[in-house]
Amino acid sequence: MTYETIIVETRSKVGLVTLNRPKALNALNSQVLGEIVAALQAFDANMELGAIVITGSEKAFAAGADIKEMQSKSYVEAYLEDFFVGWEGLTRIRKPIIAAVSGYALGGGCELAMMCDFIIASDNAKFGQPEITLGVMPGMGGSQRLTRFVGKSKAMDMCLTGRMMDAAEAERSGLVSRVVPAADLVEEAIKAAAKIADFSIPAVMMTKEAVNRSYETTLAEGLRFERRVFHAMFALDDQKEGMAAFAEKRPASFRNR
Ligand SMILES: CC(C)(O)CC(=O)SCCNC(=O)CCNC(=O)[C@H](O)C(C)(C)COP(=O)(O)OP(=O)(O)OC[C@H]1O[C@@H](n2cnc3c(N)ncnc32)[C@H](O)[C@@H]1OP(=O)(O)O
Repeated sequence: MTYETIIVETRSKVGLVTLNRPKALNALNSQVLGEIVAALQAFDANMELGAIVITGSEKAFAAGADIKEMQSKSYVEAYLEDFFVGWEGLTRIRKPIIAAVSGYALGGGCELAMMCDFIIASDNAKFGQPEITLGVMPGMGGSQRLTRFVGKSKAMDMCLTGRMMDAAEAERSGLVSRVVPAADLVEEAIKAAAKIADFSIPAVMMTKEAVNRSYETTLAEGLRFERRVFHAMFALDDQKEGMAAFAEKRPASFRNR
């Protein structure tokens, strides 16, 4: 597949997607959506790769959905094409995805970052859901995911006033896992992804599935799911290898089996 709006690379065991619409601050149109999902599906199917990083430019991770593409849509068009449903493809990726966010992550940009498994931000990152300033509301998950990340009060504040949150506030609020200097962002994210990719891929995928389950079910159901998956891991060669390596005081060598 040829990509026009993103750059797709692999670094050792890590798949890297860089949004590449600099003139539009990486605004997310339907072509970007199609290309991102296709690239992620290809990474997911490639057993040489264990984790994925999505990033943008220093100025903008993504300044939102493409306002110029959507401004003239009618209700019936938006409804019939189930506008934005394609992003659900990203949430079906089974390998971990890290969002490496520098600059603006606004509207759909913030929502894209939140669809990833965790966010590493540069110290110049700015997060926001400014849709209210355009006469609409978040439509790619912001009203739901932001609330789960930062709680009702802050999510209401962000969605109703449209104000931006800087990297320090985003880290304090639990939206991002760590903040690093802008110049180191992509390398730090790749380092984190490479660390994950060195573990057992099935164990990593099952762990991602279990953590995500906590957002979708009751505590009792989630705990039952965790225990069942934990038991299932004893069928992995990698569980035998990981525990034997610990007992024998040597590094583990996982075979993803
Ligand atoms: C998914 C949903 C449903 O949740 C909805 C959304 O995501 S709606 C979009 C939400 N995002 C925004 O409202 C942010 C819009 N952008 C801005 O406010 C500003 O561009 C900025 C504050 C991020 C940066 O400002 P500045 O440095 O002054 O750059 P600009 O000159 O404004 O922008 C440069 C260039 O990029 C185009 N641009 C920026 N954002 C978008 C966008 N979301 N969609 C389409 N195009 C965008 C902007 O129009 C400029 O292009 P030109 O006019 O120079 O061709």
